[in-house]
Amino acid sequence: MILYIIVSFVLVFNQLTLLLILQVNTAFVREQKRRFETDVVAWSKGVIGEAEIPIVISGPSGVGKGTLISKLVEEFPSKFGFSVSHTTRASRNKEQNGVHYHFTERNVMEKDIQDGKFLEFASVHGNLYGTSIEAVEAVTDKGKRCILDIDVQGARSVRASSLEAIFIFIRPPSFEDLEKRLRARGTETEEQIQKRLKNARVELEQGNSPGLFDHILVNDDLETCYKNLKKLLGLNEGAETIHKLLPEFVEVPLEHTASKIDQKILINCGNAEENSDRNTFLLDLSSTKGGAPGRTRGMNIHIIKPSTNGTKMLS
Ligand SMILES: Nc1nc2c(ncn2[C@@H]2O[C@H](COP(=O)(O)OP(=O)(O)O)[C@@H](O)[C@H]2O)c(=O)[nH]1
Ligand SMILES: Nc1ncnc2c1ncn2[C@@H]1O[C@H](COP(=O)(O)OP(=O)(O)O)[C@@H](O)[C@H]1O
Repeated sequence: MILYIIVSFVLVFNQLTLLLILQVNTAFVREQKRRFETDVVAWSKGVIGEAEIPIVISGPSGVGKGTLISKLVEEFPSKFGFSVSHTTRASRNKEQNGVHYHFTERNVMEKDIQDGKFLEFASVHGNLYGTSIEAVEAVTDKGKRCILDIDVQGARSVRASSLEAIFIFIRPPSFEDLEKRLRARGTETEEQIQKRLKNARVELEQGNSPGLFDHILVNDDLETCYKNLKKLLGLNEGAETIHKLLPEFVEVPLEHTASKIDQKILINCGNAEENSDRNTFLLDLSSTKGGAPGRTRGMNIHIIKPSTNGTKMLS
């Protein structure tokens, strides 16, 4: 049986192993199935894109995540973009639909989660929040570095997924300061403040979970914290830069043929006569990892290089 894998910006390799980010059974994949009238198994639309890897920012409610992210996006509008989450919570006074959040009904969001549209989601303070694949793509498609403001559960899910990211946890100088900021913001009822403070204790503890966050910043003085954040992201001259850069990209043309043998899919791109050393790829389906069907997933892909005697060698 012939299977087609449509690969637009095909991804990432670490030495000779490529990591393919796939959408499986998403609306887009289903549309391609109809269009090609064939068995399209997956679509890679560059969740990572050509931008630098996303930045995940977590921390308790009121710590200043939103404030720091806004400063970053305002100062560097062409460099950073905000991943607009979906939420079932009511919008606050100054919040705009599609800018701060996509405000949505629970049943609609649950259906979208089932349909595989979300990279991660979590129930936070009694509401559903989630990052759609599209929200990240909307930023990376513009060549910008994506910033996700998500809770610790969401950070954990992204860590467990195949999406590479930098994880930063923001801490308040003290619990009292956190409470003061939350109250001064004036956006929650007393009941909601109490819920957020209770959850903040848990989040502050989880922020120390080994291996979860790459960096912890204390937001005491806002300007100092912002300066440290920029330093961390390599935005100051001579500053420490993050070494976790995107691996090199490989492009696979849209025109190609594919065949499947057991758990392996062979993609032939271009003319074999050309003896190009990157015209055949082998996708190892048995290596698929990450989330439920429909979620962004990772898979190993190998390049098959022609050797000098004309045979092909797996690398
Ligand atoms: N997992 C997850 N958490 C999110 C997402 N969007 C926002 N959050 C988190 O949900 C929590 C509540 O956010 P929000 O209602 O805006 O209140 P705030 O933190 O008090 O400003 C925060 O910890 C956010 O980081 C998302 O897409 N996924
Ligand atoms: N370093 C800081 N010192 C004092 N107030 C701050 C600081 N950082 C943020 N704030 C204020 O605290 C409140 C909560 O900040 P916000 O960015 O909404 O937090 P989060 O997005 O983490 O819930 C806002 O009113 C903001 O202006």
